[in-house]
Amino acid sequence: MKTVRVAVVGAGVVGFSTAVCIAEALPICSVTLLAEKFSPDTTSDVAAGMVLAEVFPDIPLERQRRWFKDGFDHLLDIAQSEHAPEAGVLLTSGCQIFKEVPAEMKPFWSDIVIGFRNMTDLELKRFPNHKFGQAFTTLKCECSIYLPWLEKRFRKAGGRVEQRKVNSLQELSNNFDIIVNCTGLGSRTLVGDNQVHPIRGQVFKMEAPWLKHFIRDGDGMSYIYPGIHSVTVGGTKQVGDSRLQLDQGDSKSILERCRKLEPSLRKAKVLEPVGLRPGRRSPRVEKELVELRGRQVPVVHNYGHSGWGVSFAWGTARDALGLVRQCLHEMPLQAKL
Ligand SMILES: Cc1cc2nc3c(=O)[nH]c(=O)nc-3n(C[C@H](O)[C@H](O)[C@H](O)COP(=O)(O)OP(=O)(O)OC[C@H]3O[C@@H](n4cnc5c(N)ncnc54)[C@H](O)[C@@H]3O)c2cc1C
Ligand SMILES: O=C([O-])CC(=O)C(=O)O
Repeated sequence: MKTVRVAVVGAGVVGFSTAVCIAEALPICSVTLLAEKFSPDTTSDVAAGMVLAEVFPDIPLERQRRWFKDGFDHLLDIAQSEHAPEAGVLLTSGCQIFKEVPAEMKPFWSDIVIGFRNMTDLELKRFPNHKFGQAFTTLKCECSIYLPWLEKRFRKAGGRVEQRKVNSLQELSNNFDIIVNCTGLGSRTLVGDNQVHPIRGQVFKMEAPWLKHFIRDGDGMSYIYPGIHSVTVGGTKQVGDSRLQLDQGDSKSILERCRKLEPSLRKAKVLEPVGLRPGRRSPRVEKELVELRGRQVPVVHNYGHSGWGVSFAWGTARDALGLVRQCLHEMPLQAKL
């Protein structure tokens, strides 16, 4: 019998991953996912969706490795299954190139992705402005396909979905025993976290079906990521900028930078979406007790993934599941009956 009512707030890649993990692992819980916006209108839908990462300064490296490995293994299983096309997950090979040899020549995820190696001088010849490069195979998870697939998986596990803006956690205190906050940038207002800020990202989705290999400049500013129906070409990382409209100057600069790396990028542009990454020094994945209408309500937070929410969503969702389990153990017995 389902007895504990869990609300997951947020329908991006972090919210749906977390909701699926809880609904599938904890049959004692009835899980409702509430969100103001759903696919295709979330930041996650704009993401290039590459499984890569940079280091978050405040999280022990071992924990980040676990998040990355959980996400990689989860998406690799999907990519290698019959579900790959309807889930929007694919294996992708290519390179990351650097103008200067980086201090960290082997990133922490180098032994989790497949076939990581340094590029040869012959391979680098193609990029005369770059001195060093890494070649490897990773995954691309296209959220505009993946999110509807996750939603189906969530409903199959008994989950319910409700479209609604939550203006205050108080609104949920009567109907839910545990609240899981996966609101990304929305956490700035919903839980008053001033550390959360927008990092604007503008990309192109281009028709260039002859491109099969990804190229990323290690400075993170220019990338070409072939996907299922289009190639994601980016980008910008504008801290504190919350404009959702296109910026023609950015479009020009992205094309100039990326055509230097891949001169064949001259085909029709398909779309130019803009998204606001939920910037934070490090993600917040922890629980707290919040007093709501005179009651102590457990709240599990899972937000602030900045530019790496697709890579880390499944890993942090599993940690959030662990925190919900702890909340269940700590709940008074009558709440579970
Ligand atoms: C251009 C670009 C490229 C990117 N490329 C990559 C990449 O290659 N790899 C990678 O790993 N990451 C990438 N990212 C980052 C990634 O998109 C984010 O880290 C990720 O989408 C964050 O997911 P989220 O679920 O936390 O947030 P979101 O997708 O923003 O979802 C937040 C959800 O919370 C809901 N919400 C917020 N407030 C409320 C409220 N008060 N009430 C109800 N609902 C609320 C919203 O409606 C939404 O449903 C990229 C981002 C951009 C912009
Ligand atoms: O930096 C990248 O390669 C892609 C990404 O995560 C982003 O734009 O946020």
